[in-house]
Amino acid sequence: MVLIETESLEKRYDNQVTALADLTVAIEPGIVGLVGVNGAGKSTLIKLALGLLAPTNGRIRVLGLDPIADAQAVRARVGYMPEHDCLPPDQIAAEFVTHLARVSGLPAATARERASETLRHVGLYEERYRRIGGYSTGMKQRVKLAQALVHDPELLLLDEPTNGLDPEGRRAMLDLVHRIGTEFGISVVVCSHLLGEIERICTSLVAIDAGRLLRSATLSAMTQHSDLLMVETDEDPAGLAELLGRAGLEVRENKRALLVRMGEDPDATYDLIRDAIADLDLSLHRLERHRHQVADLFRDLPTSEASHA
Ligand SMILES: Nc1ncnc2c1ncn2[C@@H]1O[C@H](COP(=O)(O)OP(=O)(O)OP(=O)(O)O)[C@@H](O)[C@H]1O
Repeated sequence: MVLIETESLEKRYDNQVTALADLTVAIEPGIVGLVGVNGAGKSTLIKLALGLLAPTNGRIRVLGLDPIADAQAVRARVGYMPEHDCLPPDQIAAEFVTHLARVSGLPAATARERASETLRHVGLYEERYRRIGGYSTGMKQRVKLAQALVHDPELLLLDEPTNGLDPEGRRAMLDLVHRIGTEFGISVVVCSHLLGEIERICTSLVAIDAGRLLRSATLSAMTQHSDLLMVETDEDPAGLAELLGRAGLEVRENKRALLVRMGEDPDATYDLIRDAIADLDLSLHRLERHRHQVADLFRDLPTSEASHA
């Protein structure tokens, strides 16, 4: 079953900003990173998936359902962790999560049980009777995650779950998301503007830019594209690009640097680059494995692959 399927989806806000334009994508089960710079349209897509917003054009289905016509069924099967802080500071965490479990339709005793269990899963069991207002940012993020999980959804939609956290907190939150996706068998769509951060926990990535699909692919397909060496010399790299190309390497100019695809034998690729630099008497500034960055993903990907899942 496809998690989220859109067809020529468009969302234009009243202020005429087009947040999503002609977006067609099929998001398959797994841990899916929804990546794009701030303002790319990620939150808008999530809100359309939840039926909190209506499309201005096109169509969206979540678990095969229409989020507006089948709102109740969607909310029963989907959990949502919003981006911004929206927790009542005066409430006790256990009571708050129990309340939301009740709202999802669970009977009182089951709701209490599920709330405790879920707060344990997110690492807040010992602290569950404290007021949310006294929690750290990391603990508040975990309460948001717990309320999204409490009704045992099939799909979790997490909007920037690492927001406001320090590096250690970010790592811990992503480990938790990974555990939920793998051990609990719940599919997760996790929004982030930091590809480098979420790629390690995702099975696939969907990249959007200015409301359009840039690429949708499994992570294994994406990593092929990161199998690049970044070569930077102090001089214009055109001569070096030509020489490496003649030696049979796949070379692309990227501003003042070259991106060279690693051949089957990485050592041989390094040797060819080193020899070419020596032959041309260039001084090497940088030679390293090219790292994923959202900006590179946006720039480098061929448009013909944009709709491949
Ligand atoms: N309620 C709204 N009214 C008008 N414009 C909006 C509204 N919500 C979002 N936008 C605009 O729509 C575009 C997409 O915003 P959206 O929040 O979906 O992006 P995003 O990728 O989630 O980014 P961020 O992580 O910064 O929230 C932006 O230009 C934003 O300013």
